[in-house]
Amino acid sequence: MAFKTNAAAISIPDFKEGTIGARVEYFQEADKPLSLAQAQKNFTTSSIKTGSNQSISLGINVAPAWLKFTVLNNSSTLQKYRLSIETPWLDYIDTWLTSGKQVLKHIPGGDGYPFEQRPMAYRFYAFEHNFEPGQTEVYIRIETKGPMAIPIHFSAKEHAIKRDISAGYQYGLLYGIMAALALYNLVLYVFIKQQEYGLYSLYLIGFILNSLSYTGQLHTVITYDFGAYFQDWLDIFLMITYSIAGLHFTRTLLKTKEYALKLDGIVTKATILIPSGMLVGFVFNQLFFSMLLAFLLNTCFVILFIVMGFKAYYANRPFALIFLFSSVTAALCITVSTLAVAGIVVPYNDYTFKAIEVGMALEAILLSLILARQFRSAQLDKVIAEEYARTDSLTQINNRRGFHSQINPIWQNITRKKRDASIVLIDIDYFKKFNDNHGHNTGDKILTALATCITKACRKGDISARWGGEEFIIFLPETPQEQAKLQAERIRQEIETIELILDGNKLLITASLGVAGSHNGMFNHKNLAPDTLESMINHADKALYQAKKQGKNQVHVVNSRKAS
Ligand SMILES: Nc1nc2c(ncn2[C@@H]2O[C@H](COP(=O)(O)OP(=O)(O)OP(=O)(O)O)[C@@H](O)[C@H]2O)c(=O)[nH]1
Repeated sequence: MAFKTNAAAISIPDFKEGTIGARVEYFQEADKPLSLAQAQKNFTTSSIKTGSNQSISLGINVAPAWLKFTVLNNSSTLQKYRLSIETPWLDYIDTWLTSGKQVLKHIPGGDGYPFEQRPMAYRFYAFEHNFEPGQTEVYIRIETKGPMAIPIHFSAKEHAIKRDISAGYQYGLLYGIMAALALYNLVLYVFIKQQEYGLYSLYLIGFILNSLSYTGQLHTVITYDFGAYFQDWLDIFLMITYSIAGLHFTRTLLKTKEYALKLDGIVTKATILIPSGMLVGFVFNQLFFSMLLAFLLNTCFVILFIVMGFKAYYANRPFALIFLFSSVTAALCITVSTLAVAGIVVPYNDYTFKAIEVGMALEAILLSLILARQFRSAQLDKVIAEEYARTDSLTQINNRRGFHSQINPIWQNITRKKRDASIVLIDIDYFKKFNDNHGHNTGDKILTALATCITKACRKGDISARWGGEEFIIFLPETPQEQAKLQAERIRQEIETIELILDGNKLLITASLGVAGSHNGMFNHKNLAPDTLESMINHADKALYQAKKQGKNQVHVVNSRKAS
């Protein structure tokens, strides 16, 4: 039989490997299935197309396609080549290798066949063949309910093996990064219970599963004998799992509800209604209907991601810009792959097929950067809040809480090593009068000035705080009572020198001070113990009372060595 040939034959062994769409002629069955002989006849008519791209992509739920190409073995020996059709969801694929009128081999396969009946234990439809010297015509019939994307790869066996190894490394790297990020965020979620980490982890896991399914890997290892169409259904449900998790992750991360209530509602509804529709399709075994909904959700996913990014940007949400950048990049990549698979506008090739994975990996890294920064700023907020809780808002020195939290570790050390320590309590004299005569504001200024004076007068290592009202406290580590008394006297003198001018007159500010402290590591005849601090403060308070009673503006010490 003489064949009308438009596409150039593949000359082996010169041709080593490549996607051979441009060498393939094809047509689609009009109504009823054709036999090989009928198809061969059809190829001699004029209504034949030649693939112009690397791959042939005919759309979703279309009529079966017949393909034909010629292999010309120019050598005098057998040449072993592998043919693989690298879309794992094609349902029924039949290949006939013919030489003249003779059919050399018929190789049926596709995911409509149980795994063990397929020509090669491989994630795609593939077979290897020893091509005889001379010309071999290859006829392929493909029937599928899913997207009819047909990237035919033809390669010398050793090249095919190299390509498998390289794909293994590429996927290993991609899934390694994604799985590490997913696990890390899952751990964060378990420990800090913040929803976005959990959703982000789900999003990544969903993406990995989707990619494993979409590239045929999941079906090769786990679901190989689940029967015809199982793969198609699994693909579309996994396809929407990551979209749903991704949309809810974004809602939570960008807090969309706070400034875009309507959009938030649309996202929630889309993630409920579309999957519900798909489930209905599943119950009634309407694969095409559910598949359309899956494509719709993925298109919504891309659009909603970008819209949410813009809304967040205009609402001045932190990280909105970086989110927008990552989502636009990922959206473009997802669109490229989706359109290529659906056979619309974008040519299908290795790059457009893998664009989704590159885009998602980039997005995953950028989103985890956002989460890491968010985590850090939450930590900073916590540190700031703790600092606030320990600081007196008027004087900006420690409050009681800050005082205790600073002293506790030091006090343990002092009691363990039997060192000395003292307490000085300071109370402003006639403070009520300042308030009454000059106003509360002046009172506040005096308190602030006193805090500054005390801070300056303290030595390195001393811990001061506002004890309450107009009372201040200083803890002096490594300081016996006699020395603390001298230090208190110095502070009293410093307080007298505070310069506060009111209506041209200097206010005379004085304070009374009470001191209590240990001597040779003993206080009140006892070794210093964890509860001694409390009793030392009480003694200092008593001393302060004495100082007030005996005329104010003086330092008083309760002699703890005599007191019982
Ligand atoms: N301006 C201002 N006044 C405060 C603050 N906290 C407490 N006070 C005032 O401090 C005054 C303390 O009065 P008193 O306890 O009678 O003490 P005093 O007038 O200094 O008398 P002596 O201690 O005996 O000299 C009260 O009038 C409180 O209202 C504050 O944060 N700012």
